[in-house]
Amino acid sequence: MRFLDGHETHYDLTYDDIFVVPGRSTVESRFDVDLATSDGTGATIPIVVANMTAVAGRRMAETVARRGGLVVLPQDVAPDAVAEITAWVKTRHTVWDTPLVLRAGDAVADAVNLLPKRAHGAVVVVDGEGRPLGVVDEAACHGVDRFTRVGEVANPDVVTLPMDTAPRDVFDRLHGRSTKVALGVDDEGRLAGVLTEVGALRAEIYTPALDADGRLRVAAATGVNGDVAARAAELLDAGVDVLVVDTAHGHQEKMLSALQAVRKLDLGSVPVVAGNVVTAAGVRDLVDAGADVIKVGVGPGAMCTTRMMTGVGRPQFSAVAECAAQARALGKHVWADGGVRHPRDVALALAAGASSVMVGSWFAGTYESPGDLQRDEAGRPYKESFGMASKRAVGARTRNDNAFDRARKGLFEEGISTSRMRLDPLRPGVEDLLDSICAGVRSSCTYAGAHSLEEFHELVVLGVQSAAGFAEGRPLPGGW
Ligand SMILES: NC(=O)C1=CN([C@@H]2O[C@H](COP(=O)(O)OP(=O)(O)OC[C@H]3O[C@@H](n4cnc5c(N)ncnc54)[C@H](OP(=O)(O)O)[C@@H]3O)[C@@H](O)[C@H]2O)C=CC1
Ligand SMILES: Nc1nc2c(ncn2[C@@H]2O[C@H](COP(=O)(O)O)[C@@H](O)[C@H]2O)c(=O)[nH]1
Ligand SMILES: [K+]
Repeated sequence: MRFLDGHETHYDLTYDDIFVVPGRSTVESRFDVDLATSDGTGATIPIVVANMTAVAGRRMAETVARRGGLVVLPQDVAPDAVAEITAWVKTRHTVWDTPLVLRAGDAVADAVNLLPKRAHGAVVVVDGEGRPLGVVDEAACHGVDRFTRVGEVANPDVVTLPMDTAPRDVFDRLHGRSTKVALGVDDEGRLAGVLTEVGALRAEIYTPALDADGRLRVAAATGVNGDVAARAAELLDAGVDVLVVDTAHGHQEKMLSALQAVRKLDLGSVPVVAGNVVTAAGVRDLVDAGADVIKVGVGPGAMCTTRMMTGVGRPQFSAVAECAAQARALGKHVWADGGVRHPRDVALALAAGASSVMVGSWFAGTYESPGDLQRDEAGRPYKESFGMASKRAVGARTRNDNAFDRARKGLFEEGISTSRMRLDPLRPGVEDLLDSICAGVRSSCTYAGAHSLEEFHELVVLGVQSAAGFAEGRPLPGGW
């Protein structure tokens, strides 16, 4: 990474301040760009879903890992629940999506409740043996009494295919038909997965993030309070593939001792991620204490009020650039955590030298986040998001403490307790957002002449722009 002559600044910068200068390229196609990370986490795209209760749950974990990213289950999920979710994720098919299933006697109301849980837009009605009888989509529920049985509205004209059908063949079977999903069935004809046309396309473009046994990968977080080594050991027993030790101020003694304790565990090939810090000194200390990957970012998060409360933090581009340079010098890596609102932000974090980029709130506004789908006054769908240092999250985390301690802890609120994350009507699923991020990053790489993320960081030339320069880059769908 280098700046255009004269563009190096004496003050810190964030993503909006930076632009990428196109350079002479030998990369002929955007599909020639390899997006795999090199940080030992096994991700094949540089995206990590942040350990936020409003964002990262089992459906998110399954869906994102299938596309090569990683999801960090939050520290507030109880160890037995982490074990259950991890085991579940690891039984998911690596190509076919998990179906939403009802029996013929179930009500249309049940289908309406289930449909927004997954992006594929279909509930499959099965018989007592699990064999598909028909498919219910949103249109089938329109204008129908909510108590109607789904068996009466299901479309029996289904496409069933063996689970080993090549995704391209699934695509061809669906293309041009009114049926939107193919149903994958096992040897006994029982439903085992669903795949849409776009799902089949994605299966040919992305590579799932898989463990040594070919199962989807998942990460989990612990805080720095209590017996961190014991919690970490439970997470390892649960079979998580990456361990994240996370606290607001990662450059503190409690973090260093937590890391040292975690390092003593039998980690096998599980990398340890720790943060958050924003300085080279923080990176050095966390690496010394045993971290393989350092999480970088104080205050850029959409749910985060730390900068307003404390004045503490650092504009994210500069924080990532300094920390990545230090981590690289030590043979380690950084994840850029927070403040991502557009695909360009991911590209710029990678340009700065991050091996992966964490996204939280943006993904809260998708079908796959854990929250219930709600509608605003105008009927537009949204989900609630909240910060992990908000009153809401801290209240839940400390629910077993005594009332006095809870009240004391509640004073240090540094996050928003409720915010509405709208579902983009054109990109309501997390995979739609992954598509646009990966398309953006692939394209950035080719503009810089890079075949891989390492080459991108090496070759990229950056400039600093004015606020008007940034505004110029925004599309103007409504004219001016
Ligand atoms: N990236 C970011 O900018 C931020 C992220 N977060 C996220 O919120 C979640 C909760 O984190 P956290 O608030 O650390 O809670 P934790 O439950 O992890 O506790 C943090 C511990 O560190 C102590 N501590 C000392 N100084 C600080 C400080 N300045 N801020 C916070 N704790 C401090 C606390 O003690 P005591 O309470 O007695 O002071 C407490 O024991 C995490 O997921 C974290 O990533 C939160 C804030 C900023
Ligand atoms: N200061 C706070 N930071 C928070 C809080 N909850 C989460 N976070 C941080 O934000 C990122 C995600 O950023 P986003 O812009 O993608 O939403 C997350 O990983 C944390 O580091 C909070 O309550 N306060
Ligand atoms: K913020």
